[in-house]
Amino acid sequence: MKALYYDCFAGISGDMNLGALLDLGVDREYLIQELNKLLIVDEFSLTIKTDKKMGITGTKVDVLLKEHFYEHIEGHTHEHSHEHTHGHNHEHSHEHIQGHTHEHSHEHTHGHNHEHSNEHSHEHTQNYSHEHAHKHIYDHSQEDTHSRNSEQEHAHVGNAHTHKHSHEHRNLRMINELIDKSQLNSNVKKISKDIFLCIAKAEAKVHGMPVEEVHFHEVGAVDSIVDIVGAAICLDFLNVDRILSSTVELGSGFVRCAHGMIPVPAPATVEILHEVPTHIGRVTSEATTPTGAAILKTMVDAFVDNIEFKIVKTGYGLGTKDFSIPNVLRVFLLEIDEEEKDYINEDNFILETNIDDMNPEIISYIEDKLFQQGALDVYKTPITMKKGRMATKISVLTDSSNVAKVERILLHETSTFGIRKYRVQKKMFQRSIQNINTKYGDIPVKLALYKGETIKYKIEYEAAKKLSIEHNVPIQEVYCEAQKICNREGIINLDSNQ
Ligand SMILES: O=C([S-])c1cc(C(=O)S)c[n+]([C@@H]2O[C@H](COP(=O)(O)O)[C@@H](O)[C@H]2O)c1
Ligand code: NI
Repeated sequence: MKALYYDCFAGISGDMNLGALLDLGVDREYLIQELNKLLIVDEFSLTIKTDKKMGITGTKVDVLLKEHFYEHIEGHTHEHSHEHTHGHNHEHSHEHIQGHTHEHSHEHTHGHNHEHSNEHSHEHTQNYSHEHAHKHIYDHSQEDTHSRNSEQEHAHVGNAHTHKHSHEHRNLRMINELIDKSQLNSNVKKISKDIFLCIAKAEAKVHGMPVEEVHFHEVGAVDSIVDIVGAAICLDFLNVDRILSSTVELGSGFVRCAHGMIPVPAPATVEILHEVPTHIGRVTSEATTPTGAAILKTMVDAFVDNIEFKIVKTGYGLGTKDFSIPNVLRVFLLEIDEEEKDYINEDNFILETNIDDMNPEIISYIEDKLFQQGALDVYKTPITMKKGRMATKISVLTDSSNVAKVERILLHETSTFGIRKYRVQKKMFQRSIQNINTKYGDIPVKLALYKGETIKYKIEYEAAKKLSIEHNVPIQEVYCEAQKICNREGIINLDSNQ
């Protein structure tokens, strides 16, 4: 079985993802050819180059915004068509009407033409810093990982005018339309729309508005469409059976946006990554962006840090910023034992504490409470602790969503001063439930499925107990009855879908 493993030790952004997947072997021409099926082909181009980050060779992807069409709110419009030839850098900061600033690092030149539908004065210089007031439908912070290489060089005299880009920042409906109208295959369309929806839901939650009214940052911009649809094209091309990921580094600090400086991880990133194993603070910068987070949340089947695998190939996607660690996303192409796909693998936690000084009556109270709060299992082991003290080790199995609740119960409701916590992987048979009808009533039977066959089953105890009490018969009698029916119906050979 083929799988991908995202090693997100330095986080993930949309362009790092594209870089890593291209580095892993997605054909560059194929990606460009497929992206060109979007009807925004004249709005962007890609640069894909092999480069290094702290000595690690990988692929760096940059989305070039090809054309900016400006439309001035005062009523005059001008059109910039950027044809150019040689490179220099400048930084400019835009002041948006919503009040945020961003900085672009542009590599571009001269030789561009501006067509103005109204008289408008420009002074064109090299390395000129200017400020524009832009009306953007979404906000965006430019401290992300794209180098926005505008293919123009211009400076406006009296640049306090307001204008907007014609590649208007699209909302979810417009993005879905764009994707649907393209000739991209249905799998690419579905993945792309799922990732966009994931971001839109997070934005809606953060900003307290309906999904349809979401004001995207970056996401509506062409480079985000390229990042997300590009991710879908690459993943469809690689056609793996499973996608896995490590714990995701989020970074720390603050990032500039419409509202000023917002904390890292950005609110949308946090919202998207609820219940995903994450880590904060390896770098003091934004390591994971909302786009990177949404790609993982939508595509990853399991987040596992402890896993055995055979690496077939490695891809490195380079980020833009420099950290104290290599700012790269590493993705492994894996070959996983075929058998694995016949099992369910889950990443869970075990929380444990040793109790030697508590009224034992309280233990069963604790156990009930832990189950009520979502613990998957609670078990007690008699142990002998230091100084010959007889004690009880309480072990709680839980999924990541209930870890905090379990921790709180153990810490606050037992006599312990501390707990142990570790991640465990659960490997299980696929299962299904079948109800059988006995003379005492219905009893659910849990079937373990392997390669589509039922290989064992278990008559559910709680249901058997209830019927035995209701009918005032020994529980063994209820089990025997259920067993007879299982034998008669040949339950062991039942089709896996039942
Ligand atoms: O500008 C605003 S309001 C803003 C808010 C948020 C939220 O999380 S809410 C995030 N951002 C930043 O935008 C860039 C773009 O991310 P992409 O995933 O689209 O590349 C990133 O730095 C976010 O933290 C801005
Ligand atoms: Ni937002």
